Amino acid sequence: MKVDVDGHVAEVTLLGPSKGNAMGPDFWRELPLVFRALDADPQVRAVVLTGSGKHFSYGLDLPAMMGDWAPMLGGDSLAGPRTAFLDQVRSLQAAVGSIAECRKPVVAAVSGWCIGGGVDVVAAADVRLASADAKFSVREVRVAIVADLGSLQRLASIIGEGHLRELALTGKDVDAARAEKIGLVNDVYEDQDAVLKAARELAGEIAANPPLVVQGTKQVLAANTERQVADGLRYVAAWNSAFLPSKDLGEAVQAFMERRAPEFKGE
Ligand SMILES: C/C=C/C(=O)SCCNC(=O)CCNC(=O)[C@H](O)C(C)(C)COP(=O)(O)OP(=O)(O)OC[C@H]1O[C@@H](n2cnc3c(N)ncnc32)[C@H](O)[C@@H]1OP(=O)(O)O
Repeated sequence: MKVDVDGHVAEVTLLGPSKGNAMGPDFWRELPLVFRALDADPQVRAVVLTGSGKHFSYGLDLPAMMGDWAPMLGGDSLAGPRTAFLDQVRSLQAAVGSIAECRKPVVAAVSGWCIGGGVDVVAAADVRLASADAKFSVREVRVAIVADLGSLQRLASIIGEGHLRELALTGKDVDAARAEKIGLVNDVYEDQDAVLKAARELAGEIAANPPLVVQGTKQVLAANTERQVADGLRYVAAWNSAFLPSKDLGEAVQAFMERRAPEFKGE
């Protein structure tokens, strides 16, 4: 992750190392460190969040993270490994939460794919802008995961329950025009350069306002939903600690590796 500060605006760029900025161990370690540091930096008044390369993020780095989690989810893992997995989910939730909890408003500039964990991340931002080639997917259901990093909690107040249910229950891909129509993004720009320029301008506009009042506004707005979000996150962490291990999850990961459509059996 790269951080550049220009005046009072910081720009955070996701930098792989996996293809399509897929979210592996490095991403999860760095994300909370970066956003807690931005929160604490008095120079910074607003943040732009974007991806390097053509895509915002392919979502969870499936091979890397599933490899790490195998001992917690595989075989006859009982209370010990499942408690370790609960801690892991809570830690990833806290990483995404560091964006929502950063008192400096965060403007996400999305181009290309924004999948799964990518949607969790932009849902934790304050404003989302996209380029015309952006594609979003609350993909977790298609990889046999109940989305557990915030989309199910945060998107309801952004796009409304009806659109959230459609996206989360189908895992369908949504293009930029549709994302704008349902309010997932505020505006769509011609290309990646244009969306980044717009995000920088918007962050600059925010940064020109009295910083403590901006931060107060963000915190007061957060109070509208933060208890419900926190309760939902705790619930889904426990849910997935109980139910994530499944033959369908194994099939989803296997199918991804073998580049074929999965066949789910509800086992
Ligand atoms: C809690 C959070 C949960 C989640 O985030 S769940 C969602 C996880 N993400 C996914 O399920 C996305 C899976 N990937 C895809 O659907 C497709 O891929 C894309 C639509 C992103 C891109 O498709 P295309 O343009 O046809 O490219 P390509 O050949 O499929 O992928 C290019 C390279 O990127 C690697 N890659 C794609 N997605 C991931 C990923 N999620 N984690 C790690 N690597 C990924 C591939 O393997 C391949 O690599 P190589 O060029 O070496 O064959």
